[in-house]
Amino acid sequence: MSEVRLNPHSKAISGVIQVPGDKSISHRAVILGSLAKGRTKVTHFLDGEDCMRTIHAFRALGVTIEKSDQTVLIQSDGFSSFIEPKEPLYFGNSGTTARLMLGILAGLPFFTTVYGDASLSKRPMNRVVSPLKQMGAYFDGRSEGDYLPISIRGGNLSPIKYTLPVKSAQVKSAILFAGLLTDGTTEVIEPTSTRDHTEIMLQAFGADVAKSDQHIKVTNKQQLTATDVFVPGDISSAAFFLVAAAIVPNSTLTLENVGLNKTRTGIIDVLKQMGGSVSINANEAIKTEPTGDITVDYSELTGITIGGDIIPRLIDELPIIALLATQAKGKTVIRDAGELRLKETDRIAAVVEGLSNLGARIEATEDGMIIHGQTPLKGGHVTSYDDHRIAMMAAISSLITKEDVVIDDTSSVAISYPGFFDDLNQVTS
Ligand SMILES: O=C(O)C1=C[C@@H](OP(=O)(O)O)[C@@H](O)[C@H](O)C1
Ligand SMILES: C=C(OP(=O)(O)O)C(=O)O
Repeated sequence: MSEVRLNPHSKAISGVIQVPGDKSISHRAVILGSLAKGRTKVTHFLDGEDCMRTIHAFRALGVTIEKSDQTVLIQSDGFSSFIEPKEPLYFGNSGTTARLMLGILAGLPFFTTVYGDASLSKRPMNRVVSPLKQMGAYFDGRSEGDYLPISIRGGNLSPIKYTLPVKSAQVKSAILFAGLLTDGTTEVIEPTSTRDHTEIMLQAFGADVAKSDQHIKVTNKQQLTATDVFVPGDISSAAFFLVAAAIVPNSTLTLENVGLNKTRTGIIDVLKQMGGSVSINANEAIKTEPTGDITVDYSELTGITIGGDIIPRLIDELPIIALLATQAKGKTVIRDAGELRLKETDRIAAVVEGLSNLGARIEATEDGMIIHGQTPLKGGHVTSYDDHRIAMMAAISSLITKEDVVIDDTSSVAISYPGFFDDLNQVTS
């Protein structure tokens, strides 16, 4: 672990960058490419640590997966040919791998043990374990299966009709994947929309999936059809640079080929509502997941209230939105975001501590934060708590501070954005 010291930049940023592939879509491409029979080629795959965990899990289940930079080739005989893993599966820091793989392992007639790093071992799993138990899988783990390590004895699942008690795409996806491995139709009802990449990709792979209002039904299908997947740029990674351009005077920045699925674009709505200058050039060529180029210019911003149904559409962007809010005039209130306390670290506590150290006027609430702007930031120390989104938020803050920003450790950026510092250098040079 080594400290990183970033000098203040205090000049406009500009240029054109392409952010890495979407993390959520990359995970799902490996999952569906492995469940399907045949050869799936994934391009612009996120070459980050979390997605590698999902690749390793399927290799352990007997799937042949080759990876070269951002291209992944999956050769599978379909899920009926999976083998029982010989060793426990390690999911590292990845909540998405853990929750989605629990759904799949619940449907396979094997005994598996799964575990993760210190952060993942503190994140609740009962949100997926409980419905999967109702479907007939056996689980054991710390706190009756709420925390990793968890052991699963799967197979012989029954379909379920389940209303999500938490606004979570990971829970929805785990149940839909388990539903694929049952005889019958599984229905998930989500009172608030969450990212729908699973539904979109299930359809692309030929699954029998139907969605009306907030009801999603998946019917078992013996064979999915392998299909190639192009992964758009990750809007959650783009968010760091969108905010950078919005808060550094005289900046203008274009991010190319970013995923614009409306279940993910809450950050764009927030920038616009605050008075930001954002323009979008949609790319018509790619049909399954909408993509486009986003240009952001510096502008005067005003604080707003962020809460309710928009929260799942920007949940991972809230740390960088908090930095944005320090540069908006007036008060920004973030509420209904208690889920932030259950991420890689307690992101409400980590953001409030980090930005306070830099001189922001910010306070924590039970389910969010209140930020009083507009506050010049002085600089100081930020502890990332090994959370990639906190480390990148702190790095972006150094573009507007008067003095150095010192981050305890930035190695976590490799989880979702391995080239983050290269792109930061590019837009600042
Ligand atoms: O399904 C996914 O790929 C994800 C869903 C979200 O988590 P929740 O489902 O816990 O809200 C998000 O925070 C995470 O980064 C990725
Ligand atoms: C919460 C995140 O990911 P995961 O849940 O997959 O660890 C994230 O990437 O911000």
